[in-house]
Amino acid sequence: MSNTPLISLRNVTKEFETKSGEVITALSDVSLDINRGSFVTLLGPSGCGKSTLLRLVGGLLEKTHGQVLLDGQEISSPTSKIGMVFQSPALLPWRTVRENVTIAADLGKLGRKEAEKAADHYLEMVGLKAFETKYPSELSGGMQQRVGITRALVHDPDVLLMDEPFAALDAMTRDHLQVELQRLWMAGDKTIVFVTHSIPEAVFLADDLVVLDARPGRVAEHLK
Ligand SMILES: Nc1ncnc2c1ncn2[C@@H]1O[C@H](COP(=O)(O)OP(=O)(O)OP(=O)(O)O)[C@@H](O)[C@H]1O
Repeated sequence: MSNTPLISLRNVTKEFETKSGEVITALSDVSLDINRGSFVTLLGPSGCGKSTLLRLVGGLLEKTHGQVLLDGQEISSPTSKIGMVFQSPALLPWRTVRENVTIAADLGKLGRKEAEKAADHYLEMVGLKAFETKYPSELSGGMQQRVGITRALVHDPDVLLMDEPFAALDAMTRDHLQVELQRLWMAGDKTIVFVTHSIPEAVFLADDLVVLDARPGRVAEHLK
């Protein structure tokens, strides 16, 4: 594993202006290096800027100051090198599991053959191959979240950004998916950045643990 950072935040500040004109500093002067192939968890209290940091890396938000780099290049918009998974997988109810997973091919963002091949590989890996013709309403919450993860993996992104993906699940399903996700990470070469406010979850998953402080959000500790 190379130690060159894949993702770098350099003195990043992100301010939001509320409708009443108040300026909120969500992140203040945050610098962070994330190594290629690492599993990083971002842990911290509500409002400390975890989702903001993830969205900046995903190119979904524009920073106010500083630099957000992927492989040395500024990130300013979403890229297929980065996949995102949110708390709710937001699957399309009228599409089967497989059709949800391969939606990028229908949107012209990925070749059909490539998408189908990746769908075969990842559906097998997450144990959903036997469910590929089912509809989301026929699946449990944990299975739906696995479909969301598979949909993000079909692009074969270098980076997987996960924003509290297991928060809405029951404890047993959550434990099970944590183990599955760790296996998936160990079997591949993905860099994973995982947001949580659960200390046990952060400690179990992390190869690299970043603790953020609130108001304004800043890095309090980075344990490697
Ligand atoms: N679009 C926005 N407009 C105004 N303020 C925002 C916006 N998005 C986030 N904030 C503020 O930025 C701060 C950080 O929010 P963020 O969602 O990143 O925190 P978080 O650590 O992910 O919180 P949680 O754990 O509750 O999801 C909060 O004070 C929040 O109110």
